[in-house]
Amino acid sequence: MPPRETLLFSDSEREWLEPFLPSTRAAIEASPTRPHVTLTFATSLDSALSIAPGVQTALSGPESKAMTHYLRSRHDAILVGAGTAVADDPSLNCRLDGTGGYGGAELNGQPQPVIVDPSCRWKVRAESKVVRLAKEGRGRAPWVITVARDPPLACVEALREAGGEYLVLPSNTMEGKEVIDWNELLAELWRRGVKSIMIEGGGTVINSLLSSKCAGLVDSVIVTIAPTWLGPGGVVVSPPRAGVVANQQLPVARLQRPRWHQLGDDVVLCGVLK
Ligand SMILES: NC(=O)C1=CN([C@@H]2O[C@H](COP(=O)(O)OP(=O)(O)OC[C@H]3O[C@@H](n4cnc5c(N)ncnc54)[C@H](O)[C@@H]3O)[C@@H](O)[C@H]2O)C=CC1
Ligand SMILES: Nc1nc(O)c(N)c(N[C@@H]2O[C@H](COP(=O)(O)O)[C@@H](O)[C@H]2O)n1
Repeated sequence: MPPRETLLFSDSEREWLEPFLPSTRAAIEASPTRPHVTLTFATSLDSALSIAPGVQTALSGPESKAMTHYLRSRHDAILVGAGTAVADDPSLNCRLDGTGGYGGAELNGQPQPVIVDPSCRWKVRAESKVVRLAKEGRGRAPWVITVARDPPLACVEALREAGGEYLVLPSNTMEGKEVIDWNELLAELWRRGVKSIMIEGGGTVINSLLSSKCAGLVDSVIVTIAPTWLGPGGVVVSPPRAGVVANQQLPVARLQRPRWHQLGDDVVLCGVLK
């Protein structure tokens, strides 16, 4: 068996992140019906999440990767879209030293993985990393949010064996595509006890949540910026503009109270969207 990867993120590095992280009391006061939402991802200098659609691209250096795992330990759940699940076969667990399965007890500090997959594109298998880790006691079993009433039986079974499940939500159609209303999704997670969630991507999910249609849903944004350009054709963060007023294009959004912090070769930008 390969050695177990265990990450360290020092106490002194944790302090500056605190204003952007969920605290149960503040989150409940801010919204009694949905979780605190932290949008977090790693990007290149030309706003790319990956070099091409469907290709996993390592952008974070070791220090900012450890920060991402610290963020995972500070949220009840972690969410990605089906495109990311298919492309990356992600672990969606927390490998920080001291969390459950990594030196800690039970599943302490392990977030609940959530995958948004309306049409069951992600073929869940016993070998899928997130499923395997759940069986090994190194992460929680995923919830897959879908609108399909009959997900493939093999996938249902693979999820069930690990303790995960499909959650079927109502479908809405937008521009010919089946979409799940983010408010409904977050309300369902809240009913299931999720008080905070970090949303990691990918491009479709991030651009949708940053668009004006989702104004007010994201509480804080934590972006790792790697000192590299990936060039054209990648998956980029570039949300649609809010519209045109008096012949002027309206910008999408601007982060409030921004803070910049260097971690290794990367810069981490935090801000709020209220
Ligand atoms: N650098 C980084 O931090 C990250 C990079 N990535 C990269 O991003 C790429 C994947 O991005 P995308 O292809 O854009 O996929 P994605 O992960 O954003 O998933 C898109 C899919 O999610 C579903 N979806 C999203 N929002 C929905 C909604 N409101 N209702 C219903 N369904 C919804 C749809 O099936 C949609 O096709 C991969 O190459 C991955 O490696 C992904 C996460 C983080
Ligand atoms: N923080 C960060 N930096 C990068 O360079 C990345 N490519 C990503 N991707 C996200 O992390 C997931 C993979 O990590 P695990 O296997 O779950 O540890 C991937 O699915 C993206 O969500 N993130």
